[in-house]
Amino acid sequence: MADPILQLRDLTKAYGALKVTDHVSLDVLPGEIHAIIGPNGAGKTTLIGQISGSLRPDGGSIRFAGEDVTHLPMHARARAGLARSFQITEILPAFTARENVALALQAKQGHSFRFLRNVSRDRDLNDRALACLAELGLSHRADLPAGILSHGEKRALELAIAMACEPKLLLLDEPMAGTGREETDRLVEVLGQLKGRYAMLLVEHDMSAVFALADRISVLVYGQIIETGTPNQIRASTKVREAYLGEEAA
Ligand SMILES: Nc1ncnc2c1ncn2[C@@H]1O[C@H](COP(=O)(O)OP(=O)(O)OP(=O)(O)O)[C@@H](O)[C@H]1O
Repeated sequence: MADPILQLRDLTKAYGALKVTDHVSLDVLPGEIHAIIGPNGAGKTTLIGQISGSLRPDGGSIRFAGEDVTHLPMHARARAGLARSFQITEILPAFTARENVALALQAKQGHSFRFLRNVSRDRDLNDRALACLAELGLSHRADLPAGILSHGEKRALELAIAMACEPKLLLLDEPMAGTGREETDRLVEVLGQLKGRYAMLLVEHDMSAVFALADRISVLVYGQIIETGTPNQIRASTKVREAYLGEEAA
């Protein structure tokens, strides 16, 4: 089996007496979509924060692409190929979808925003930005200001921006939140098409999306992973049913 791209070992974090991350160990394999599910307050957001580097764990380790990143700041992790997606606030609404992606590509090349005006003239950059947008099914929106895109399209644009940085792992923090059924289905389709090309760690409440996309699912309850397995294994797990999914969902 290939070495994991992400390896969490005995990760712990507490807020006062509350253990929010309780000895969490988890592997994400190259190309795998690994979903984390769990009830509200289980500690999913806190876990993603520790992986991306916005929160500091109390103990344990995080290895990413063969390197111990436990104590690395967020930007160093991003540079190593860890991309956290779906912070829509990072989209520049007055710029077109294409310019938003081109800026991300430019930033990846190490240029700053001082070169902003050159973006629209740089054919290579534009071509690559268009290719990213095409992968996300956004070609027809490329020249529209990002601010007028629908919620689901903004989420897809965020993904295009994250992909422009050529990540080794995409951290997807509730990508379906706030999207309607049709847009959710579209995002599932788009993410499904990217399956195998990128490793993804997906935190998501929409169970139909999770079960459609994930290769493996880890179930987090009160800060602990109670089970990791394929969608079928998770569906069949008595432990998971008792703790979380409930009889009707199972
Ligand atoms: N900064 C903080 N200080 C104190 N308690 C916190 C803090 N952040 C989170 N918590 C608590 O930690 C627990 C886990 O929160 P977290 O947001 O990680 O859960 P979650 O699984 O992402 O929940 P949801 O599904 O509702 O987004 C909750 O009980 C929450 O109240």
